[in-house]
Amino acid sequence: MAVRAAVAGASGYAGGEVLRLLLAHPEVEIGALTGNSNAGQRLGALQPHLSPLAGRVLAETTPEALAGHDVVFLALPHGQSAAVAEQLGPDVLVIDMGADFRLKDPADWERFYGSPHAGTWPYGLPELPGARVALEGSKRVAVPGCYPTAVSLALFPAYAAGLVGPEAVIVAASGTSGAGKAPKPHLLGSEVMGSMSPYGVGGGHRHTPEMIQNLSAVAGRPVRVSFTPTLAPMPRGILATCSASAVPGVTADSVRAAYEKAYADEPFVRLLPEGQWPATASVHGSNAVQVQVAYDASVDRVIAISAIDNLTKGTAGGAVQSMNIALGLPETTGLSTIGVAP
Ligand SMILES: NC(=O)C1=CN([C@@H]2O[C@H](COP(=O)(O)OP(=O)(O)OC[C@H]3O[C@@H](n4cnc5c(N)ncnc54)[C@H](OP(=O)(O)O)[C@@H]3O)[C@@H](O)[C@H]2O)C=CC1
Ligand SMILES: CC(=O)N[C@@H](CCC(=O)OP(=O)(O)O)C(=O)O
Repeated sequence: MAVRAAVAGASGYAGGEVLRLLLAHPEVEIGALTGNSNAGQRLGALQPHLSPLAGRVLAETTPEALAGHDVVFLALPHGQSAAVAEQLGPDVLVIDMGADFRLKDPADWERFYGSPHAGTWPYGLPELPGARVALEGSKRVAVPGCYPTAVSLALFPAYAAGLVGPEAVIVAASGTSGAGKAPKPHLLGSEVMGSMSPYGVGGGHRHTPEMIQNLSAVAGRPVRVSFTPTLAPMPRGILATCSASAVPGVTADSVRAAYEKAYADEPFVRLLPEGQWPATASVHGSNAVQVQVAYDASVDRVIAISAIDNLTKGTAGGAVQSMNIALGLPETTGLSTIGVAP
């Protein structure tokens, strides 16, 4: 019998991407689609690329509209998911693509999001040690932020193998869809086209505690993170360039071996052949992650670089991958690693 899935926030970028993936998922039947200011609109007017759903009309985001489904995807702004989730029954699989249930420490949540902490759910980054087991059979999933996905997958093998020191320096460029569909002055075409600009500099970005949480858990000790995000003039994609000082005895070969071991059996992560570098264009529209790693002997640092599509592996693809695990389906069902080029 088909898995019946509802999407709350179907008019947004994350909601649209999860619908694109669910349309290609052989086990899923798409149920209710809800919005907020766009409730009452036809999806065809809002997400014209989703032609099979063009005639569907968005309902208000209410417990009644979302009732009667096996899975509910929440693609809502931060702070909106908890109130909706608590009205959905314990037997429904709820997959939150927002931030509400990602962080474990309430103090981190309050500092970076400025509201009371709603709780912590199993974390939808299956590649991290222990994450798959926590997702199996779970009825609640917190999908990671897009930057923490890219950064954690670039760096965790180095921390898992004990190759690097406790301070990671990260500069990551993101496409503009990461900022959502709601109009914002700094996202005007004339501001973004032909220019790259940093933001959230100096420890202020709300994804910093999530990266620290992931890397510290893998390292088994506190990791400090300096994170500088950058807006890039492209619609999709994240390129994360991460480095950390190598511990004594590290060599280029030992670094390579740690990454080969970590990613030998991962269906979505590809450690590139030596000399080839991740590129956002290569993962456009796919759930693939490209990773490369190098040892810079001149400064004794490990450099790890990853590329993802922020909307696919960074949000909706990670959500569907986690849904597959939670429901006991093969993890790759309905998900592609094939990109679109040029
Ligand atoms: N964009 C990305 O790359 C990523 C996004 N995410 C997360 O996904 C979630 C959605 O982001 P994104 O799709 O980019 O954002 P958008 O702004 O594109 O979409 C937001 C969606 O939420 C709805 N909405 C807005 N306000 C409310 C409200 N008060 N109650 C109920 N629904 C509301 C909107 O409805 P309407 O249009 O009808 O008003 C719209 O469908 C966020 O939590 C974001 O952090 C996670 C990882 C990456
Ligand atoms: C370019 C851009 O603005 N990106 C967003 C991150 C989007 C994302 O994936 O994060 P959440 O799921 O936590 O919203 C930002 O920096 O806030």
